Formats: sequence, C-alpha cells, structure tokens
Amino acid sequence: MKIVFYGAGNMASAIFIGMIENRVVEPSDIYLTSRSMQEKIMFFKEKLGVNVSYDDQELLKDADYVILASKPQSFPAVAERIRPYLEPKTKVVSVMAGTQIKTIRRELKTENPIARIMPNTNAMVRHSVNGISYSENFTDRDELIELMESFGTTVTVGEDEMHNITAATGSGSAFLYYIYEMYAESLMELGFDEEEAMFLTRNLVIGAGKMVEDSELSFSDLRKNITSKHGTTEAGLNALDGEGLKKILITTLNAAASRSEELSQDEEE
Ligand SMILES: NC(=O)C1=CN([C@@H]2O[C@H](COP(=O)(O)OP(=O)(O)OC[C@H]3O[C@@H](n4cnc5c(N)ncnc54)[C@H](O)[C@@H]3O)[C@@H](O)[C@H]2O)C=CC1
Ligand SMILES: O=C(O)[C@@H]1CCC=N1
Repeated sequence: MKIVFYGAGNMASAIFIGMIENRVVEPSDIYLTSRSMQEKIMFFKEKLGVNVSYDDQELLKDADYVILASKPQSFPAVAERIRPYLEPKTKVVSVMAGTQIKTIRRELKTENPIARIMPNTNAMVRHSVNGISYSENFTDRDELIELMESFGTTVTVGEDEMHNITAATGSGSAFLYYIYEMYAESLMELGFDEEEAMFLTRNLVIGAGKMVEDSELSFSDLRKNITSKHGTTEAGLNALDGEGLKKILITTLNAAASRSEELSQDEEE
C-alpha cells in the first residue's frame, strides 16, 4: 500500500500515527510531503520510519491514496503539485474542511474517485469520529473504511451533512478543551493557584472521560448521580442553566457549521 500525505500537520500526523500504531499500515507505506523542508517532517521520518519526499512525480508514482491534508486556502498550490502526476488508480481523500468534491475534481482536473473525511485529532488515541462522504465513482469503499476505523469510528454522510459533522466532531474537541480551559481559569478565581487549578481540572476531565467510557449510564444519569436534592451540585447547575449554556452551545455549533458553508462558497467565486 502507498499512502501519500500532502501536509504533515496536526491532522495528518494524528491520522498516520494512528494508522501506524494500530498496525493497519507499515511506516514504509506512508509518504509525507509538506510546503517546505520542516524539522517536524524529518522528525517523523526518523522517529516513525515513514518516507519523506518533495519530488511529486516520485511521490505519486503507483500511489493507492493521496491524502489532501493542507489548509483549504493552500489547496490550489497543492493541486498544482499533484495535477501533472496523478495516476488513474490513485484514490483522492481530503480532510479539508469546507472544500467540496466538485472543487477538488476541478482543481485536480481528475475523474478519479474522491472521498472527503472529517476526522479529529483524537485519532492519536484511536477515538476520532470520522465523517465520510464519497464521489459516486468511489466504489471500493471497504478498504478506506478499514483504514479509518484503525483510528476511530466512521459515519457515512451525504456531502451536504459535512458542515454539521465538521462543527460537531471536527471542531468539537476544541470546544470541549476550551470549556476545560475556562474551568481551570475559574478555579483560579475561586482561589486555587495555577498549578492546582490545572491539576484538578485535568484529573476531573480524565475521570469523567473514563466514566463515560466505562459506564452504561447516560450523561444525564451520570449527572443525576452527583446531584443531591438542595445540595451544592443543584445550586451550581441552576446557575449554569440561568446563564443559558445550551443556547451558548447552539450558537457555537451554528457558527462553526456556517463557516464550513462559507468556505465551500468562497471557492465557488
Ligand atoms: N486540526 C484539526 O483538528 C482538524 C483539521 N482538519 C483539516 O485538516 C487540514 C489541515 O489542518 P491542520 O493539520 O490543523 O493544519 P496544519 O497547519 O497543522 O498543517 C497543514 C500542512 O499542510 C502543509 N502544506 C501547506 N501547503 C502545502 C503545499 N503546497 N504542499 C504540500 N503541503 C502543504 C503544511 O506544510 C502543513 O504540513 C485543514 O484543511 C483542516 O480543515 C480536519 C479535521 C480536524
Ligand atoms: O478549524 C478548522 O477549520 C478545522 C476543521 C475542523 C477542525 N479544525
């Protein structure tokens, strides 16, 4: 198998590290390239044993998959590199938020099968949620799904649903991290020093995550098990509801999904 990544940043590295650690590919199956010779990419070569090249012809020769893992704004430059050497057998897989299949087809000037995936950086710990949608001619889907399930779970969606998946799970962990960040800062307001606030928050989050993983209870039942009548938790939850937490989250998710739609419209102009 030959899998070529254009881009070796946060998302690409979470994917290829996930695939290698879970042994669905050999490090020698992975080929990386980036915009410039970067220390980071050489680190991956030395640490993991993956291939690194800046020769597009060599990279794309006999490739089974090419993974588009740059920012959407860099895609025209990436497409220029790929276009001359893309072989008919190579399946194109994009992780770029908001870049539509028809745009990828147009920029690459190709009829090759194209899939869009929307993973998240939890791929590093095998817990990415991967939205996936395909061009009609992407018929051989099982192999791609197997590759993706090595670093998480896969949900097949229509391309128009990608905006919501991008908001919900592509960006979603950043929203949760931000809440943890704000929680730690709020503990400092309560009187803990920074080290204590980070220690307490980190262990709280790890413990809650493990409870979600191990327990069969719903989020709501887990919460209710902590909430005594007229107790401290109830007082805190009432305050949280009073501030309109759900409304804040709906606004957050709508903003992210709308930005994904905007990105897909920008490219049509
Ligand atoms: N970071 C995340 O959590 C997620 C990111 N994505 C998508 O993944 C893509 C990459 O995001 P990140 O990894 O966070 O960005 P990043 O900035 O960490 O990495 C971007 C990579 O693209 C490379 N690149 C730029 N121009 C290039 C060119 N002309 N030729 C070859 N490589 C080139 C850069 O050298 C770099 O390695 C974005 O399109 C984003 O929408 C999707 C899901 C989650
Ligand atoms: O912020 C972004 O645009 C990318 C897409 C999903 C997560 N990160």
